[in-house]
Amino acid sequence: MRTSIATVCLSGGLVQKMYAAAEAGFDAIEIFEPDLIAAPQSPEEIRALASRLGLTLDLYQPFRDAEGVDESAFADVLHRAEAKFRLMQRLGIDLMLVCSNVATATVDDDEVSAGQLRRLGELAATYGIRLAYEALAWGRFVDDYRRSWRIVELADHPNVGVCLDSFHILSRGHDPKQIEEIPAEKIFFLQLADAPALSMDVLSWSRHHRLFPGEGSFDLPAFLGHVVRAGYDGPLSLEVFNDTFRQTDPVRTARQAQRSLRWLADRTADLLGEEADQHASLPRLPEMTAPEAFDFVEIKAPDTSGVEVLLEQLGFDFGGRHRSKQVRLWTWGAARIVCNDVPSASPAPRIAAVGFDVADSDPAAERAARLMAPPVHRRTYAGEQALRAFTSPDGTEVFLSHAEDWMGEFDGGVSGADGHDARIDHVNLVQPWHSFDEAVLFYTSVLSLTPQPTQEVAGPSGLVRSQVMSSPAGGVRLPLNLLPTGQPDAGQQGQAQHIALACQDIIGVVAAARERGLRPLKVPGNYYDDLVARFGLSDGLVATLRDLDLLYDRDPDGEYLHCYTETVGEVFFELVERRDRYDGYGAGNAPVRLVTQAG
Ligand SMILES: O=C(O)c1ccc(O)c(O)c1
Ligand SMILES: [Mg+2]
Repeated sequence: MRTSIATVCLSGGLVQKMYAAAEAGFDAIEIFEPDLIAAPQSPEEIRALASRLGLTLDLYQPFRDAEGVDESAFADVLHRAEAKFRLMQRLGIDLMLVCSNVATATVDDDEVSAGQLRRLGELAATYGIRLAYEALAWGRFVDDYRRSWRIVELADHPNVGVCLDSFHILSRGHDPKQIEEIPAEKIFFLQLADAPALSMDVLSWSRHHRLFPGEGSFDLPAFLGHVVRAGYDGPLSLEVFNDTFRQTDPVRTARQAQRSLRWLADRTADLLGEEADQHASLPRLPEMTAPEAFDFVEIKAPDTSGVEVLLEQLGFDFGGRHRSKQVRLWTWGAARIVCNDVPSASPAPRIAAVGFDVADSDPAAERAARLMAPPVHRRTYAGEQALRAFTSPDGTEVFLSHAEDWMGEFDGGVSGADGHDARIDHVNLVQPWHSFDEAVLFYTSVLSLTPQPTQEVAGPSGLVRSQVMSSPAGGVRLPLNLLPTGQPDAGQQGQAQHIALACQDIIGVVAAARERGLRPLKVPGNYYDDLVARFGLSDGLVATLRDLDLLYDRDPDGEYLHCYTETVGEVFFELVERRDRYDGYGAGNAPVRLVTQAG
């Protein structure tokens, strides 16, 4: 598999982009013309740098508004193209992307467009250059890859082929299956991009919201499967126009991009099964079954005692002190929370690490390494388990671990089964605006979690975007929340991170916790009046909910009862009881929580 990335995906100047692409292990780049024009280096210098970095320059793009024009306009096109062919010779690039005409086309006739592409191809051939014709989703007349292929077929010139771009095909809902009918030697280039499901004009969607494969909602493994079946074995090139990636660290974006291709190749090979071997070399990743349980959550601060008070009120038992570190374990059934007192940590207690229960961490760690997840190195002493851990995009450490392997390092606590049925239901991680999409890809690829549809809930100072990453049976649920931009302090905005603990009898649990001094987040009376109106609950149940500050939700799958603790530093807890097959998170109640927490 040859990997390539368009320079338009990355921030910075052309040289900086090239270094980033090389650093992330790309074989090639597409040069986006405005990047070259703005660069102070000469084409020869860019060519030499690429060669030094081990990058090939696979495509020059875009050449616009070439075909479907009248003859006098076409004379200008040839003139304009010739200047670019000379430039491409200086760069040593032999493939030019020609976009379908969006601005100047006046002739809606495949024969005319084909004739013009043929003549452009004849001119290109004299420079040793080939043309890859791409149907833009918003082309004036040509906006469908099937039509661009028909025109290329009619042009019938060895230097004229098609460029397929997943965005233009999937955004329009065009069936990618017919790609298999295009002869492989006529697919000159392949551009890949994912995108979120949005309903907006395709041009804005394409220019601002494209994502790397695995971050959006397009089925890219299926798409690539069709291209591979057609026999294409050229580079897989990412072309992602995205406002966030255009203003964040290009090295980090390039690594994320490389990760997306490695994940996509693996998923596509999996989909194609034995067929994959006959076609292209799609490298597989070490297999990873999504973890079905949280192993532990670690809370870190110079002083975590405020959190420990809450844990005790909730019903946790002290599970012992770590032999060699200022770490204390608390357990409640299968829920394990470790409080780590680190003098140099930032003052507010926060979730520093999440352990995912992986019985065999070796292949999982190997997979994470292949996906370029940054490893975490923690000091361990003789006899202690060296746990495998990686840093997720928001900085939370992700451990691939298994309680039985490390619990023996804690002494002096309650040991053995405590008879409780509690477990960690979900861990909610607030994401900074610039790494939300990266986090979706990280958890999709590294942990094989599945992204659920994005939701938006209203908070007191803006919409909070929420996307849950979950394991197939729902044992691991990781809601990622995106703060409204421009918020100064996550804790104050009711947007601290939280750990939700599931139990079987929340009414009994909360009543007992209150006896121990727990004060759940106070729910306003209006909420309970509305509950009566929405669900027609019995007076008795509403009175109990009101009395215990419990929130309620119901859908056709079941019921959800939950409540929140107050926030300590940047963390709070939720207690939940899922009844029947309720699979949500009480999204309808989120605005009440957010407003109440904002105080
Ligand atoms: O938005 C554009 O103009 C544009 C240019 C080149 C491409 O390959 C593309 O997919 C879109
Ligand atoms: Mg494109």
